[in-house]
Amino acid sequence: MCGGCHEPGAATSGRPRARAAPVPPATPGGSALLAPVRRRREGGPRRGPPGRAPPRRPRRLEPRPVTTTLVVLGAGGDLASRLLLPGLADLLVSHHGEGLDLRLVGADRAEHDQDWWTERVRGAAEAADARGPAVDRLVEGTRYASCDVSADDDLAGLVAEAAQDGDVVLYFALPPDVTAGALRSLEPEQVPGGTRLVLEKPFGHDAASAAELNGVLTRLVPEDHVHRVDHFLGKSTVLNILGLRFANRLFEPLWSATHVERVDVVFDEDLGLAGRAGYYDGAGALADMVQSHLLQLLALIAMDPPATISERDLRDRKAEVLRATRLWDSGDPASCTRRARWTAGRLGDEEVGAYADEPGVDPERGTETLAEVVLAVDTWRWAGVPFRLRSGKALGRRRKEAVITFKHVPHLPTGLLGTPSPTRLRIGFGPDDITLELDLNGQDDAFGLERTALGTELSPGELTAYGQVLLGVLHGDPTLSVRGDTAEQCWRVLEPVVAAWRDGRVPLETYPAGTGGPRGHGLLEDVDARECAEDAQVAAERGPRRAAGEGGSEGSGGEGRDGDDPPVA
Ligand SMILES: NC(=O)C1=CN([C@@H]2O[C@H](COP(=O)(O)OP(=O)(O)OC[C@H]3O[C@@H](n4cnc5c(N)ncnc54)[C@H](OP(=O)(O)O)[C@@H]3O)[C@@H](O)[C@H]2O)C=CC1
Ligand SMILES: O=C1O[C@H](COP(=O)(O)O)[C@@H](O)[C@H](O)[C@H]1O
Repeated sequence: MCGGCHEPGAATSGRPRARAAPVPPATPGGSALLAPVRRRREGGPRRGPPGRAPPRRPRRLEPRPVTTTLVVLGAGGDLASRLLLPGLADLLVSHHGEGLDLRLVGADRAEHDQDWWTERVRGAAEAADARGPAVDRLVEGTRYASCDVSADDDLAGLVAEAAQDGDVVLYFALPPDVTAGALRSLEPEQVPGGTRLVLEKPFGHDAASAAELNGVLTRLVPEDHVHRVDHFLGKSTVLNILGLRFANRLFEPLWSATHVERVDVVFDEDLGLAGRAGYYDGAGALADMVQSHLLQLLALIAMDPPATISERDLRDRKAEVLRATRLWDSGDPASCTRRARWTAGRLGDEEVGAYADEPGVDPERGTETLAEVVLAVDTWRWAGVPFRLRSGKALGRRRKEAVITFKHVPHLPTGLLGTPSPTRLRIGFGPDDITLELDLNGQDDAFGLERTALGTELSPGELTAYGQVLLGVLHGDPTLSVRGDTAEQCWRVLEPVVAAWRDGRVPLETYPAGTGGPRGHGLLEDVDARECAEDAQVAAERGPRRAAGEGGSEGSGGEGRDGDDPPVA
């Protein structure tokens, strides 16, 4: 579906086309069977099909029968206050928090006093709207420790103290180089058995440094006690990929190169830097989003069915597919990658300066704010299918989705009128929705093809992404963490890109903030851009009055691209 077409209601079949997102209301007079479905979970278990076993309780990890002390290192930082502590409060008030025997220690190098910390924890719980006895206990019992993890034995002393109460979870919410240094300084005998180490992204800065860091970690604790966090793996819609693919007979038989033409994973943000220049300017869109989150999404979309959703089976399947992933076609980054950064423009109602002029940015560094790569997955299942991953900031349209585009039918029966469009399955990551776009027989002309979207909007999961991450960590389950070998593979896939971009072999393009991205054709024509072009052509052929008169506001796309924007990518 086209979110930015300028001719409302234009359709390839010459009649109005239902929009995929937001999901259109059921068409009056339309087939009840095919009327778009809208499902919103209001909490509580889902109902199963009639005549089947009663719904199973949600997957529940049993609390570990020991006191756990969660030590947040970098407790004064942005991640801790904005995401981690609210996620923790959220977890504690959910049914997953029942039975958790938890102590919380906040540690940072600053000499904060206890009240400062207590208020910070309380404020985070309020921000998450989490209230109740479990949160009260957390706030009352938490304590602050001043600790410079780079100073001799500060960290070891803190660990020893925390270990007196039971098991220890060390959450490194620190700048990555500080984390790596602190881990190197620890000796195995300073890390009590049962300790879990939680690390944030980026994990290393290339395959070799990730491997070295893996060596440091496994010298201290077993691999299954290491949690490399990718919070996308805690997002409920991302996890829904598993249910969608493996709990339904419908898609899996079609989930291969035989039927799939391409896969697009797009995470376009309409936000700018949000005060994170210090981190972002050293990372850029490729490391910030593609190397981590988007490759994890690719793995979930492309992996073979695991026998169980357990840390071994699920992570084996993901690792396998990432090992088979490489740059598309000849593997030349000049032909299968693209980078760009935003220039001055408008984001919503606000004038936005160029990225290069943001405080804390070094323009000479040439950091990209938009990255796009096309990858191949060299397996029997996926041979010849391009996987396009793209993410950018300060774009005019928020678009966060994976799109599976199926091949055209081998033969369209003569007599069915109109230009068929490929079937598409869209998995939205905010808004969270799933939409299947189909060509059906039209209502006005029984033999004319008409585009229809069957969709369901999903309510947010019970836990925030960080609540889900912490659930795994505190219950000692690394299923949703990135395994060490996979962390190395994710760098390996993109190393030729990093080198080519560093050497200037791929030009740094520009795009005005608030537009659809750099001008000109991208690596693969954008699936939406193609529809825009088709729609524009049909609309032009039919003349503006007729096009505008049909279909009401369908296709006008509230969130669509600006009239002046180039097609995305
Ligand atoms: N913020 C976010 O939205 C996200 C962050 N992450 C990751 O989380 C990690 C933390 O990021 P973020 O919270 O943004 O970073 P911040 O810079 O906001 O916080 C880091 C904290 O660590 C403290 N610190 C630095 N050095 C030491 C030391 N030697 N001993 C003890 N404390 C120290 C800092 O203190 P001081 O202020 O004095 O330097 C600061 O309070 C990074 O790996 C980042 O990539 C991942 C996803 C999202
Ligand atoms: O990790 C990151 O993710 C966010 C996007 O994730 P969301 O959960 O906020 O949708 C991204 O904005 C940020 O740059 C990146 O570091």
